[in-house]
Parts: sequence; structure tokens; C-alpha cells
Amino acid sequence: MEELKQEVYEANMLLPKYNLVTFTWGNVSGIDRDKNLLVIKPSGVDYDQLSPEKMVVVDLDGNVVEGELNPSSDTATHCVLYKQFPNIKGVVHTHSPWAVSFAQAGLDIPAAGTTHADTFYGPIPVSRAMEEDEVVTDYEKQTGDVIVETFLKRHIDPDEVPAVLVNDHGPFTWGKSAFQAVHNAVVLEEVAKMAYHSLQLNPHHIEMDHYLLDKHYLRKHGRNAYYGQAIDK
Ligand SMILES: O=C(CO)[C@@H](O)[C@H](O)COP(=O)(O)O
Repeated sequence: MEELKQEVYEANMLLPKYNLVTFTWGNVSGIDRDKNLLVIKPSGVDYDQLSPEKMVVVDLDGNVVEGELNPSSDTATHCVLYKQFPNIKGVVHTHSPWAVSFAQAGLDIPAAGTTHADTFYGPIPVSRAMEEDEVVTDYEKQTGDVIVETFLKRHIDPDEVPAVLVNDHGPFTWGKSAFQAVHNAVVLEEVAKMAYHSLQLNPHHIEMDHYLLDKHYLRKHGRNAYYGQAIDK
């Protein structure tokens, strides 16, 4: 687990580097799928006080297996995502302002251009607002459940759109490693900013044409399709 602690520590340090967080906001985790153990940032610790040794190891139920500090307050959300999205090995939560603005407005981030399509095969979905009892009982676990519900109800593949906006809260991203999850968080913030400005310039021309989304995303990610029909060429 030492290697994963080092990776997750370095991934956490990228959040302030790319201006995705302020103070102790946000968190990154990574999972060892063989051991079913995840490493996550400790709760409430300033980024400049972090070290690989301060990372916390928990099981998929959030029980601390190793570490002196409390795990991130969002640990339960990370655990739900690892359980429900079997191909992911890293999760990130940030408070990046442009993505949070869409989350607070209850709006998807539209697939407005090829910058978006490079990483996300469609709009970034915003979850529904959570009910009072969901917030009061176990907010962080319920947050994970609402994220999974969003992808199931909208038939979105989490491997093709590795990001979500939690309504009234902020973004979560994921990927095949903690570093890839951070990369997706950086791209998410950039495309949120671009989409906001595109909407201001021309709200009537925002969603990119599907054939361009298909060609661009699927060509970059190993498939080639046209209007969703896979073309074996
Ligand atoms: O979303 C929130 C608070 O709104 C949390 O993600 C904090 O931003 C970070 O909490 P810790 O990871 O330090 O517990």
C-alpha cells in the first residue's frame, strides 16, 4: 500500500496546483482492487501539511485499516463509487468554481465542443437535489447513491463520462488511476468555464453535433462510430 499512498498523496497535491480547491476543500483517493482497500486524503488537513504517511487506508465500508488521522468526510461517497463503478481506480472531489457554479444552478455541463469530447462522451450530468432525509441521515453515502442513480436513470456509461455534478455541492470525477481522475477534474473545470462563456455568447448554439462528438471521442478512445453505430474501421 506504500506505493498507492505515494500516488494518492501526489494526486492530492495536484488539486491546489491546478487551483481546483481552496483551504482543505476536496479530496483524492485511489484503490487497490486486489486488496479492496482504498487510500484517501485525511480530513481537514491543509494540503501543505500532507505527506504519504498521513494518507488513510480504509476498506470499502469506510472502516479505517491504517492511519492515525480521520479519513476524508467524503469517504463514504468514494466507497459507493468504487463499489458501483468496477472499472475505476481513482476518485476526486473538488470545489472548482466553474463546475460548482453549474452544480449549484442544477445544470448539466453541455458537450459544447471537441475540448469536451476529448474526455467526456456527452454532457456532464447534474444529479437531482437530495431529499431532506437523505441529507440528514447519511449525506456522504446518499451522495454516492444519488450519483449512481443519475447514471443509471440517464443510461450514461461512467467509463465514457467520468464525471458528475452533485446538485448544490460540486463535482466528482474518476478514472483508471488517481492521476487520471485528477486529469478529468482539471478538464472538467476548463470545459465548465468554456461552456459558461459559450452560453453567454450564443445560448442557441451550444450542444455540439452528435456525429462530431462520436467521431472525436470514439476515435480518441479506440472506437469509431457514427451516430452511435460502431464502425469496425
Ligand atoms: O465537500 C466538502 C465540504 O462541503 C468536503 O469535500 C470538504 O471540501 C473536504 O473535506 P475533507 O476531505 O477535508 O474531509
